[in-house]
Amino acid sequence: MTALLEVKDVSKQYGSDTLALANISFSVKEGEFVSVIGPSGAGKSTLLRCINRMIDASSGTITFDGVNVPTLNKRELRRLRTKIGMIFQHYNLVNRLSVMENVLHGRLGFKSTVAGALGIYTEAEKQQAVEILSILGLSEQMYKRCDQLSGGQKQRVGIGRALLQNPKMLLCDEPIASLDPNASKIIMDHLQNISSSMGITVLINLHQVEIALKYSDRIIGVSRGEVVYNGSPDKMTNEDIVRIYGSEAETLMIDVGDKDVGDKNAG
Ligand SMILES: Nc1ncnc2c1ncn2[C@@H]1O[C@H](COP(=O)(O)OP(=O)(O)OP(=O)(O)O)[C@@H](O)[C@H]1O
Repeated sequence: MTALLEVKDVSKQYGSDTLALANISFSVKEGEFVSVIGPSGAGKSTLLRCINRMIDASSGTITFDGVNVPTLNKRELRRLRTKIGMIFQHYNLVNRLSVMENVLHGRLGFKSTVAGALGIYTEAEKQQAVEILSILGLSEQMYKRCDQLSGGQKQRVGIGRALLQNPKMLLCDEPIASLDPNASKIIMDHLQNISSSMGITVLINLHQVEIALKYSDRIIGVSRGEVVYNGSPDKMTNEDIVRIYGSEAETLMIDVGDKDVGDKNAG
């Protein structure tokens, strides 16, 4: 099967002295659940941002769904972004608006500026929003303002908004970094379900090794802007963890064969 996303020799230089990504290459197949792990400052966020052009890579090629991302013009970029749903650590919701309105914002990329500004959505779009909110367990919160929700509920709204785009891929930048273990488990279970039952590709930045091990089809380990592991969670050894995390690794040492670690943490 051809790759949905192909990142080839991508580098990102900030200013003159920070090489955040150094010749990164990997690919992601349609429907795969791939986690990017690595220590703080390794380049995980930079990598995700280059993929949907929130920032521009300094060099290299990024092919998504057959198009070369770095060369897209504004209009083509808008089209690309409708196919990639973004999930953020801090949710990026409009807090004073309702859950429903925030989820409907997932359709904004498909509308003229005027229709978007007037909040004009079709019945089909509203119906789909209702269905997605039900899948995400938010039916009762539909008309609540987002500032009345818990962090975990807010992140589910973020996922709902991304799903309403009918995306091919979800790019998740530390989606559980601000959540407690229970809420984290709920979010990760939803993302897994989205990947396995909806066939949507998930590329996710994670801090927690044990969660990456539990949920991923494949793990990409990044250290100092380079890919130092790219393989199945089952094959990851403690030496691999040391290669990825360096001196931080000791605190992360776990029995990598024990995939229940994440469950225990989630209580
Ligand atoms: N806008 C920026 N300008 C300059 N340097 C930056 C910028 N953004 C990130 N960096 C630097 O690039 C490197 C990679 O940062 P990045 O945020 O991608 O890492 P990360 O792995 O996502 O880290 P964290 O887990 O802490 O979010 C770091 O050295 C960081 O200081």
